[in-house]
Amino acid sequence: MGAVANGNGERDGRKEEEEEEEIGFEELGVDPRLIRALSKKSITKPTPIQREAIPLILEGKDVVARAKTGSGKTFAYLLPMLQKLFSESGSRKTAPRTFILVPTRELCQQVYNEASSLLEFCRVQLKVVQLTASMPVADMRTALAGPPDIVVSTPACISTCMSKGVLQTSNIKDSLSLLVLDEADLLLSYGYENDLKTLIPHVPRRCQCLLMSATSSSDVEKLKKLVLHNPVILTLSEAGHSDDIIPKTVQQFWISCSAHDKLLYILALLKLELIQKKVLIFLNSIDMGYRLKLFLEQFGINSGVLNAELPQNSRLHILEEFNAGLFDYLIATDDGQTKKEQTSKENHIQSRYSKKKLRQKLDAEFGVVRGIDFKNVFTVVNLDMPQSSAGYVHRIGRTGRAYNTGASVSLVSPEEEEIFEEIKLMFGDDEKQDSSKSIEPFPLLTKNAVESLRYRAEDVAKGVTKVAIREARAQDLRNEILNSEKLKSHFEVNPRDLDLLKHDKLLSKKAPSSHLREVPEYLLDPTTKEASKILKLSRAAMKIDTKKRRPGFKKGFGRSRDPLKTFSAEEKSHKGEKRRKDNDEVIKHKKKKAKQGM
Ligand SMILES: Nc1ncnc2c1ncn2[C@@H]1O[C@H](COP(=O)(O)OP(=O)(O)OP(=O)(O)O)[C@@H](O)[C@H]1O
Repeated sequence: MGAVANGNGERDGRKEEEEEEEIGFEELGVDPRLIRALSKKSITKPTPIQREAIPLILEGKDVVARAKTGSGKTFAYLLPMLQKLFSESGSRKTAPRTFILVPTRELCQQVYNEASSLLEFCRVQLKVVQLTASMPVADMRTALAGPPDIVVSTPACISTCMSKGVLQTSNIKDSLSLLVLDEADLLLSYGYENDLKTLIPHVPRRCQCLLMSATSSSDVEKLKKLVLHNPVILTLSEAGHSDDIIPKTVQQFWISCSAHDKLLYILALLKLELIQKKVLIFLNSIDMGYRLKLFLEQFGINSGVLNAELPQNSRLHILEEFNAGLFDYLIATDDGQTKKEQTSKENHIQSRYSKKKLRQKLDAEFGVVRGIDFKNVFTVVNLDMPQSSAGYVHRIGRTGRAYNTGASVSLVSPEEEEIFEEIKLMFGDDEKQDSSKSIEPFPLLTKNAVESLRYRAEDVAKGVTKVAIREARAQDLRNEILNSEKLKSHFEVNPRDLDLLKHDKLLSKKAPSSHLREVPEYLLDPTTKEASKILKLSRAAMKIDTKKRRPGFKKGFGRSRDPLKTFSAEEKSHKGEKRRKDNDEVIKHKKKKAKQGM
């Protein structure tokens, strides 16, 4: 293999994608122990960014790697990093040999888990620790005693360790051999510039530096200049090629509706089963998140809530439960918005609270969207549109990870049209473009179907008052603070026990009424009913396909056979034909499977 450098000295991975499909981890020079560990995780073939980055990192090059969300950047640096540490093991050091710096605690935990599980499978004695801002200095000292081989941390914790004398700068100079800045496009916007500037002067010149990011930005450029020496730049997605930023396996849809009708529309989507589970629903404010939860509960739909206000242990546990499939709907208020909310709160109530208190209340190191590896999320819903096109990319990137298929549905009110236009422009969304790259109108929901639910939805929505939301938010926080303590001690002993506390419990004071759980037949619009039926049928077939799918590989139901793409709610006259076609698909698929001896 060999990467091709373009005129700017940058390598364009796209050409190689096709040529190098067949290259395995062995050909990249990955240690057999790591290959075995990967196969235990059902990972058998490197992704394009892994194919490009691993040999360069093993060679000792500084690398800037830009690749789309969910493309496997974590293993792209973890594998060669661990391999290098394997070969150096036994050499005595006075400080950690590698730092992995990430912008949020959630990412700290995620990267720590990935590194620990690889090491466990490899049965190699390397010590990996994570540092978080909430740790008392004594705990930091304990964690760094030894010293560990790998430290996963936010930049703020490292600079705290340095200022408190827990990490000696001279020792860092002696020992540090590899520095990774993961999600580099976010490190500066999370306010870590000064922390990084505290560390950088003590990073020895011989230390290899890696910079990973999903998007390119001036911040990435700034970091590149600050930290790296003559790096190789790998570009597997670029701001100029936004079609590559969202995986091609993710279909994007939108629905136009008023802000007032958003609850009605999400109810229709979920209750009529027009979108596939698991579903991640994004909103822009914590209160709206609780409003949605209370509203859905009345219709028998349970969901979890994730926001910056909840304690860290609870947040991590909510993510673990959702990833493990303990509940299907997660309502998230994302980090950018939370920060905004925090700022406006700070402005408004500065006289009553100190800034410090507010910062404690909303965790500054919280990041639900960026880089978090949600498992098996099929649909991302923007119930509120994000405030920037980058926010859109990161939200949608939570589905379609590692080449799985996925979909997104954005509910766009007239007030959000401006940002929606900006997002569409990013995709070059005009008639001339290939429609596979654009955001299309959601085809499965008719006006009639929505209207049939209006009375019930508006009646229930009226009952979700501001007081009810405030109480639910406070109650959830109280519950989770208690949970957080229990979780902390419990997980020290049983790290894998997920069932202790459920995070999708009801918050409504009013018990959900049984008559709202089911949508009666007479309310159902025939066209939507038909769409819902066809979807179920086709998904049953898709599932047969998914089970057999090799990890990191997609085949089978392409766009032409996907019901979301092929069904049009307006095409009533073709109903019978469509049903026949979809039945044919199921039968054809079953025959194929039977042939394969399944
Ligand atoms: N070679 C591979 N084959 C199949 N799955 C993989 C492979 N490498 C990584 N994965 C899986 O892909 C998912 C996404 O990987 P990862 O979180 O590293 O993506 P990312 O590029 O860092 O995304 P983001 O920019 O959103 O942080 C993970 O669940 C990971 O286990």
